[in-house]
Parts: sequence; C-alpha cells; structure tokens
Amino acid sequence: MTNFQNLAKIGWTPYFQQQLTLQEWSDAHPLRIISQHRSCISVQGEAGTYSLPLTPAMDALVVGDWILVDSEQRYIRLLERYSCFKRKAPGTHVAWQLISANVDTAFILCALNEDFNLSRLERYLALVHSSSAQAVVVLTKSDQVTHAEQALDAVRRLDAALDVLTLNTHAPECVERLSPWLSEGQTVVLLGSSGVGKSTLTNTLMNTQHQRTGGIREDDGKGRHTTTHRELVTLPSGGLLLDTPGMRELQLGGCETGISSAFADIELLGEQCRFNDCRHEQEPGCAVQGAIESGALSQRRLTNYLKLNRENAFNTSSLAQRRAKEKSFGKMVKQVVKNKARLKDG
Ligand SMILES: Nc1nc2c(ncn2[C@@H]2O[C@H](COP(=O)(O)OP(=O)(O)OP(=O)(O)O)[C@@H](O)[C@H]2O)c(=O)[nH]1
Ligand SMILES: [Zn+2]
Repeated sequence: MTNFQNLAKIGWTPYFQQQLTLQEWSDAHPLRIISQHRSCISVQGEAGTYSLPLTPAMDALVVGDWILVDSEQRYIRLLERYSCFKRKAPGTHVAWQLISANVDTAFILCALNEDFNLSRLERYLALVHSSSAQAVVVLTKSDQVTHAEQALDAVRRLDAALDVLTLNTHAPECVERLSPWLSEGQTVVLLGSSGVGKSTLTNTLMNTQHQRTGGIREDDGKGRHTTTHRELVTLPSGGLLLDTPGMRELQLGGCETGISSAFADIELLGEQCRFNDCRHEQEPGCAVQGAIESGALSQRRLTNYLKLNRENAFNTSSLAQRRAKEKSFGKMVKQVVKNKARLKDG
C-alpha cells in the first residue's frame, strides 16, 4: 500500500486522495507526470522517477497530472485536475491544447521597463482566474527603473486583493521573496511574454545554470523530431516549478469566469446600467460610461475588457462549432457502419 505522506513533496493533497476508491487506496499507485515526450512520459511516485510508454488506453495527459497505475505499472485512470491551463493550438482549426495541470500558483511576470503593459497583465489575470490557480504578479527588472512604486500602485488599483511584488530576477533575494509560494510540494508556473525574465528567474530559483533547451530530440524510427520541452523541476526550496515555454502569449477561450473575476469592478458597475444588455458603448444610463466620465474607471481598462470578451466569445463559439461538427460526423460514421452491418446480415 502506498504511503501517501511520501507523495506530499511532489504535490499530493487531500484533493487527490479523496478521489480514490477503497480498492485504489490499497492497490493503486499514484504517479505524477513530470515530463512528456512523443512516445513516453516520465513519472514520479513513491518508487522514484521512471519512464512509462504512452498507450492508447491513456487519457490526454499533460505535465503536472496525477495518474493511477496498478502493481504491474498498467494505466488505471487520470485523477481529476485541481487546475488546468490550455492554449489555442497553433493552426487554423480551433482546438485547445493542454499545457499544464495541477498548478497551485501562477507567477505572472511583467517587466517594469518600456514593456510594462497593464492590458497584457489583465489578459493573464483573466486566464489564471479561470484555472483555479492563484495569481501572483511579479514585476521584473526593478533594477532598471525608477518608477517601480508607480507601477506597483497601478497594478494594485486593478485588484486590491492581488499579491504583487517587484524583483530583479538576477538577485538571489528572489528565493526568499517568493518563498511563501514555493514551499515543499507547491506547484508553480511562470507566465509572461518573451523577455520578461522567466528563464532568468528559473535559474535564480534553481540556483544553477539550468538552461531551457527549447526542445528535446527523440528518435521514433522515422527520423528525429523536436518536441516541446515541458517539465516539472524540483527547486531547492522543495517547490515544484513547471518549466513550460508554451505559456507565453495565450488566447482566451472558455474564460468567462476568469474575465468576470479579473474585471469584477466593471461587471458590478454593469449591474447598474439602465439596460440589461448594455454594451457600455453609447447607451443612455450606462453606469460604466458614467464611471469613465467621473474618472473612477479608465477607458483603457474598459476597451481591454470588451476586447477580451470578444476574443473569448469568438474562440469559445468556434470551439463549440467544431465539437458539434465532430459529433455529427461521428454520428454519420456510426450510421454508415450500422447500415453496412444490416446489409451484410440481410
Ligand atoms: N536588469 C535586469 N535584467 C533582467 C531581469 N530579468 C531578466 N533580465 C534580462 O532580460 C533578458 C531576457 O530575460 P529571459 O530570462 O531570457 O526572459 P524570458 O522570459 O525567459 O524570455 P523567453 O525565453 O523569450 O520567453 C535577459 O538578458 C535577462 O538577463 C531583471 O530583473 N533585471
Ligand atoms: Zn453600460
């Protein structure tokens, strides 16, 4: 029987424990996925770290997931995720690609130099708020600017309850400043656009020159392929850092609750508009426009709110359409198979 306490250091919590049946409790072995390759996954469990081949019986898995296997290492099932990040898959079709699971805290990195951008920060907040992970805003390159306090205030005005801090990601003090979220077994991810300091902060937290490789090469017999590198690394503090380059510019989709929570002030104002379906543009009696006139709300924030809502609605509906199409195609295939079988029998 598994000693579940040994799994706490790799992120096992009562949330996962309570999903086990009595039989699984005594017979199954929980494993956490720490990296993903074309034909196999690396997993960590009570017995250490090893590799498992991917099989068709497995669900769509992602780094950070918890799975159960039997004593012969045969896949049983995926445990329900505590949190999950997805992104729009590259290409024309609208499909979502899982990028990480069971993250406790997302550090949203934003540089304090000329790249500082509140609208981009709001996009990341909407994304994190729809994932169940906690958002912490990390304003980087504090050593390069003189207006750090001003930016800190601007972020606090977005949401007074947000955890926000400023850092020089090269400085060893990062470890201590971020320690509340990096204790043993806590899983974190770094979000932020290119150049904000994700790799630098990873190196500082790792206290090594651990370099992101950008890809791993695997030989599947048909030649060599580069696949995206995603891995869960254990930090000296005992925290678990999900190193995933897929978390840069992210499109929103299915993020209604996250947008509502990132823009709670606007949604609250919206309840006071004269019309229920007010678009907060030129309608009479619009409380949101009223707040802009009085200076309580910025036009920039409203414009971004409307833009993110449009983007989210577009991506969500395209996905729903695609699902419906796939469903009706599936039905058609089933019908053809049935008809064929009937012809044969008849
Ligand atoms: N002065 C200063 N430079 C920083 C800081 N954080 C990052 N840099 C520098 O900014 C550049 C980009 O940092 P990276 O850590 O590579 O940024 P990244 O987010 O990993 O970028 P991508 O890999 O493109 O996503 C590097 O030259 C870093 O040395 C900081 O806090 N202060
Ligand atoms: Zn309105």
